[in-house]
Amino acid sequence: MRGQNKKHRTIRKCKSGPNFTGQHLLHNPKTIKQLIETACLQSTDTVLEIGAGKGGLTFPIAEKAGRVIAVEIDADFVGALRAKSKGCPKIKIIQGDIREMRLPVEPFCVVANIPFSITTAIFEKLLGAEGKAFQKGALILEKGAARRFTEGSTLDPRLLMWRMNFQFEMRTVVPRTHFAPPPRVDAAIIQIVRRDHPLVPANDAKRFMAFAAYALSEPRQLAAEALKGIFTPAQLKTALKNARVDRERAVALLSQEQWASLFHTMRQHVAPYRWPKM
Ligand SMILES: C[S@@+](CC[C@H](N)C(=O)[O-])C[C@H]1O[C@@H](n2cnc3c(N)ncnc32)[C@H](O)[C@@H]1O
Repeated sequence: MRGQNKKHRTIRKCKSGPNFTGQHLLHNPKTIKQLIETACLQSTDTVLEIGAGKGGLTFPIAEKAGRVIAVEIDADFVGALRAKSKGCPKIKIIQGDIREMRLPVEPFCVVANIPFSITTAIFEKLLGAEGKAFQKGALILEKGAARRFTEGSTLDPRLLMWRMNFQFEMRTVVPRTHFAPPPRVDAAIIQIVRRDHPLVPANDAKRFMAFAAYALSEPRQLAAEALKGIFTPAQLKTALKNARVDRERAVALLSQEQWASLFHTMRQHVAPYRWPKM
């Protein structure tokens, strides 16, 4: 039984000299391979690796990508990495705190085993004006965070996971081995791909949030009830049809795609004075 559990812990990390937080280095070659495959890298891609550590991921990434910009805060790790990557022109190592650095301006991907404690700071950076050139990525996140970002388990549209989902498709990649018996994993890989068309354009995000917050004020309400203060009966019929929402479905259960569709119908058909106030 013990052996079985061990077999399912493919993403457990091993701890090393803790100069900074989150220094859990990956040592499982299968997980490294899976993380890199998840990113679907091309030989022309520029990859930003956040928290390169001792280079466990840096070199395998360089085998697939055109260029790797490896950022690491820890001077000891940076020294070791610089020595190891001598004669490897694809790899550029930068010492510093990713939160204080400018992101690349040319299209780039992120492949990283990030320190969990700065997940929010990293996503805020990728979502902001500086992250405009960010295209796709594969990251290892804390399991609960990965679930929140990919399953939409929150009722608060102001939260980061909603804003991330407007711009990016996000899904958890569950290793094949993680099925019955139930896995005991500590982390999960997520794949992030920029949507060709954002669910909600960035300049409409505040208006969308006002709309969703209004409709979600009583999460157990049926969709038709929750939305009747905004739409006329005819508009409501169109909105529900476009979004493929059953009028008797609880609003708490709608997907972000459905929310986005309802919002677009409001934008198109409802007079602005009826829109929920921002
Ligand atoms: C989870 S470890 C991953 C290391 C390596 N990529 C691996 O998978 O073996 C995270 C790394 O991020 C570095 N780190 C922590 N905070 C950072 C920050 N603010 N900016 C850049 N790197 C950071 C740590 O020193 C550590 O090496």
